[in-house]
Amino acid sequence: MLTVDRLTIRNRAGRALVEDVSFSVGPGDRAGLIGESGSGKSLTALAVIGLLPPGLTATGEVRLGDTSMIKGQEKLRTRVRGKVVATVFQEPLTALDPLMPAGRQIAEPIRRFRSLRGTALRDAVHAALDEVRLTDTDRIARSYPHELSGGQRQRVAIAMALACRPQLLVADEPTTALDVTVQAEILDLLDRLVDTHGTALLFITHDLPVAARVARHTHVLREGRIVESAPIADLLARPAHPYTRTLVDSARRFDAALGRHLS
Ligand SMILES: Nc1ncnc2c1ncn2[C@@H]1O[C@H](COP(=O)(O)OP(=O)(O)OP(=O)(O)O)[C@@H](O)[C@H]1O
Repeated sequence: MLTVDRLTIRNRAGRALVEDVSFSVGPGDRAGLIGESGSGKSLTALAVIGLLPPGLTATGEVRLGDTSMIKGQEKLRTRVRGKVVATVFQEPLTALDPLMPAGRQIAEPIRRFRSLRGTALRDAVHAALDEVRLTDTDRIARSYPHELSGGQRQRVAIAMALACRPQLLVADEPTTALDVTVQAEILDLLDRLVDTHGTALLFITHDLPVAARVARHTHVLREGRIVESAPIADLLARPAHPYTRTLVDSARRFDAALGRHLS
């Protein structure tokens, strides 16, 4: 469904920020993209949805179904966004309009892509809020983003992303800005929702234990290049690249520190 083939992204000076990156995600797959800050994760995500920042150029190919997200017409790419691929980012406030109540924001893509109106639209908005385990859906639907907690905002952003039943969800550090208990709830929620709807997932994070919760086949990105690709269980058990080993070792040290206090 998603094919990224030799993707290279350069800045104005011609420096490669992402270099020769190839991977694919099939229907219902859950791919992980893991790497430290500045390794090119977000630029790869933006290239996948065909929204690279100005001044950056991409070569290679990104295809979502039949549509080229790099070379295709903008009109075709717009049609794909929301309907075929949807996104959840680290900071839900970037996805949400501060001046619009949450309910209206969820209604917008549903109206556009599912052509619902009136009571059917209202019911679909409430069903979307229910699905992300937000209770008191009337109040939440009427609330502006600043009236919601960080966790509630991310649930609204997930509801918006999934309301049109996209085939692929790109989640770029969706839990990084949340505290750990909320983080675990949101990961469980994503896990359940993509399972229920058979949505494919491209899950991007700097955090190996977080990737281990939801991703399957995982690619390790370092300085813009993929240095290792393997099922997450293999990466954890037998990291082949020295950088992956560093990631695994530091996650284990963290675990061991917890273990010392718990034993
Ligand atoms: N709009 C831009 N113009 C020029 N360079 C950019 C732009 N956006 C990102 N970069 C550079 O590209 C590289 C990769 O950035 P990217 O945001 O993809 O990293 P990341 O792995 O997502 O990191 P983080 O987790 O901190 O967001 C970095 O060196 C960054 O400085």
